[in-house]
Amino acid sequence: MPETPAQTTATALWPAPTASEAVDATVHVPGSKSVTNRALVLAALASEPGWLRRPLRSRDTLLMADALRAMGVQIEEGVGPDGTGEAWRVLPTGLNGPATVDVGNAGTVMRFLPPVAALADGDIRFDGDPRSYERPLHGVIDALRVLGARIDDDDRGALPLTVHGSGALDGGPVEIDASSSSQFVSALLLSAPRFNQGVEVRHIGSTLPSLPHIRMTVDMLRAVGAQVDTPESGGEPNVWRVTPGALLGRDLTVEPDLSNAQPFLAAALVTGGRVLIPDWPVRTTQPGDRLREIFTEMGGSCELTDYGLVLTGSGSIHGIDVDLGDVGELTPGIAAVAALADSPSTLRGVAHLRLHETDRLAALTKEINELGGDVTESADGLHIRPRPLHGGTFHTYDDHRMATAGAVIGLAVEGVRIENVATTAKTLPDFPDLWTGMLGV
Ligand SMILES: O=C(O)C1=C[C@@H](OP(=O)(O)O)[C@@H](O)[C@H](O)C1
Ligand SMILES: C=C(OP(=O)(O)O)C(=O)O
Repeated sequence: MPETPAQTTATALWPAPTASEAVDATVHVPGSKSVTNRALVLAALASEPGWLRRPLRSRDTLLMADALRAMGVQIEEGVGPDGTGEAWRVLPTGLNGPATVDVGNAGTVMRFLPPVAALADGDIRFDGDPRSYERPLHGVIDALRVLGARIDDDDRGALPLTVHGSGALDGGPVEIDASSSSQFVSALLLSAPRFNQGVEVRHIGSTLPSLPHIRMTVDMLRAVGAQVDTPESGGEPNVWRVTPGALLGRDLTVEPDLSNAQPFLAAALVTGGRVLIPDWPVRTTQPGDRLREIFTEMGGSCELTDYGLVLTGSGSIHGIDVDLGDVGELTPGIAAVAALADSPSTLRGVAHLRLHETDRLAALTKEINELGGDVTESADGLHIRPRPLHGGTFHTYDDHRMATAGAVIGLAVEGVRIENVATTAKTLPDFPDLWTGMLGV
């Protein structure tokens, strides 16, 4: 019997469907990972209960919820007070150890929670997937030590580690090099209202990736009543200050994950079709909003209507020369579209992707080239010269965005099989069903 996507196991090969005609679909994309995990942390640190509506339910967000629960926070999963859709109630009842936190391979969990643990009373042990041991964490660990925390990390500056929480943290000024991950800055800012002196974070590295994600942190802190000074609000370049103070419990509706909307929008571009993503926010800090501009330059046209974002493909896909430093998590999906374009592309500014779920620059190069492509790595990006591709196995290296990138290529290339499509569970467990639903297969 042929395997259906729902039956696919972690190691099975998922035959990526080719599109026999132009896609015409509406795709409801679940909530943002980055917003859900920030909202959970802020609600756990608040002085009153809060609600999260339409939270993302995926591996990364369930790991975050479980970790906060392990430290004593109550998170009740259910439907909202008006009965519409999923809503989680967060009761910030205490932060206590001893506890063990499984970070999986979630950057948000491994970076946002050690500062929270420093505020807990007791030992909090952090462990995770093998890859989490290799992902940079030194910026958070070193900064927390400067701010008064006691941490045992075998001197590797990485996981596994134990934070010996003492119920409070001094806080104050700290210098960090966040060139390997913006999440170092976000992590320190998110917990800072609860530090005795708040925090002043000064980034001293040469580059700083993913600035929109830092803006998301600042916006969400302000929305729960925190006072934050930023470079954009007249402060010094590369310096963020958070004043100590109580945080409000909020009733927050999570926006759809615009980075997870990417493969579906790419489908409209690749097939010359039309895809509507309902509830696309008019104003957002999510990096995925840049797709409107990037996919327009690559040949699509975008319209933000009362119903959401509509992307219409023209039947042609153009190459692009673009710095993706602000929006690095979009790189695998853009590389997939670029491999199918009518001219070469250069993707720049994303050296830090080598330290993501996998070395994404190496993985994209190898997997697209194995299908007959012509991709070369530069120090900070990719050169992609489109060539006719053929079928084959597309390996994912436990990286959700490799799986969705492979599916985009599979739309136009017969016989692409995705190894471990189940890895999309990190941020989009419904991916195979949403994908076949969009294609009507
Ligand atoms: O703060 C966040 O929610 C994120 C920040 C970015 O991390 P890096 O700055 O490490 O790239 C991004 O790539 C990641 O997917 C989510
Ligand atoms: C880099 C990513 O995730 P993480 O939050 O684990 O860093 C991503 O989702 O593309």
